[in-house]
Amino acid sequence: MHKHGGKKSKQSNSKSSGGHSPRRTRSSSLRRGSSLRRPESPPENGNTSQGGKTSVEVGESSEEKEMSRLMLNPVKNHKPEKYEDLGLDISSSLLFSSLEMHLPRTLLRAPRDQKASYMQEILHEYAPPALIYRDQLQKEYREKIMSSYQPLHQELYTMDPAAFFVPTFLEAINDNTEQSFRSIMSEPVPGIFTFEMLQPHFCELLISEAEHFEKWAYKAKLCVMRPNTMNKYGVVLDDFGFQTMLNKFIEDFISPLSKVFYAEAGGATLDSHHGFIVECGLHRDVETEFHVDDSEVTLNVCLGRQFSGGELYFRGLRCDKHLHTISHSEEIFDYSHVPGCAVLHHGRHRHGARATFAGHRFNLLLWCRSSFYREMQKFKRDFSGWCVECNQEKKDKKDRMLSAYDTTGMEILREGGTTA
Ligand SMILES: O=C(O)CCC(=O)C(=O)O
Ligand SMILES: [Fe+2]
Repeated sequence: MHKHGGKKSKQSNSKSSGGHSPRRTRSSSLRRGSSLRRPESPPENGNTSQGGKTSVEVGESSEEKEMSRLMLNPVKNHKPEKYEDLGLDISSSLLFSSLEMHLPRTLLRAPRDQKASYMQEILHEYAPPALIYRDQLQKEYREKIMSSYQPLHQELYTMDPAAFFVPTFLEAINDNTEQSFRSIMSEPVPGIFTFEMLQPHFCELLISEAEHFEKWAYKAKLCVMRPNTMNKYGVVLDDFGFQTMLNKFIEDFISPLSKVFYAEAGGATLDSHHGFIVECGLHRDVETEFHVDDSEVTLNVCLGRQFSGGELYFRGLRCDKHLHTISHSEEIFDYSHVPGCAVLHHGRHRHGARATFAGHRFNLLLWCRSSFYREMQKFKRDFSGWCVECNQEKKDKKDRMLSAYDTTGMEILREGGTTA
């Protein structure tokens, strides 16, 4: 029923469904799988901290023994920086300016970005109660599952490379060179890689484990938390015991690839994930709307079974600012899922999945994240390293400067001067 993957074809407008708070473009709605900092999907390990430590102990002695703490009394004669240009809303930039006067003395004269990043970390400690409540709910939900769920295939919960992965993939990972990776991968458009990855038996066991969990939850009268706001079906693997195995999966089998292919986009520092299975078809989720993932790097592997449709469509890599810009013809790429085969892409590569109109399709999704990268990019506005439109803007700016320089040079020459 399924066709071969990796085929590049033209396609008319991407289809999109409505739904919760979609962000619209001229021709389609584009939804982010989740928001920038706090995803609609839960963070892994209850790991909500995106930076390192934060010490927020106001009430310091005048001697300031602990130089890393905020000071109770502001330094009145300190003139705070302005932060409006960092893409913050007005109240946040004012808050930053006020908070700056309480910074430890050692930081007061640090570069502005360093101060901003320090303060941002502190403010995260004061997450809105709704988010704290959500984390608490998630914790209780997982505890409830772990206290009584009996896995069907215990062997899936411990990494077993030979049983999980096909030999070609394992060899490439063991060799651990760009050349060995490329020898098993196709890159039909820049930044999207397709390759054979999972053993058929592993795929079948994982599907049946997910179905077993659903049945158990139904019997236990437990309302299953879905992977994200785009899915009404599917399960979060991290919720029922897969966290440790998936950590290893990412550390040993995705990070080596992402270090090479997505280094400029956080691929070298992946440290958390959201792992889930989507289930598409009749009486399930039919299609996945046009969106970007809440991930730095996404692995999407088809597990089976029999189905028609469900093709992925990609429409170019964009930063937030350029999320709704049109696609260029060379960015248009359609891919037909093949069981056992993986698609690896940048989380910000705009995509969706067409209707699975017959049979059932199960896919394993790993949204891989880097807290370090997120922290670093917060104050950045130029993503020309990977955003096509930022890159174009940068080139245009350079061209304008060069032509202005040429014009000025010509004028100076005409007036009998010299250009340096
Ligand atoms: O159904 C698919 O294969 C796409 C799913 C997807 O893009 C996602 O869950 O982020
Ligand atoms: Fe996605």
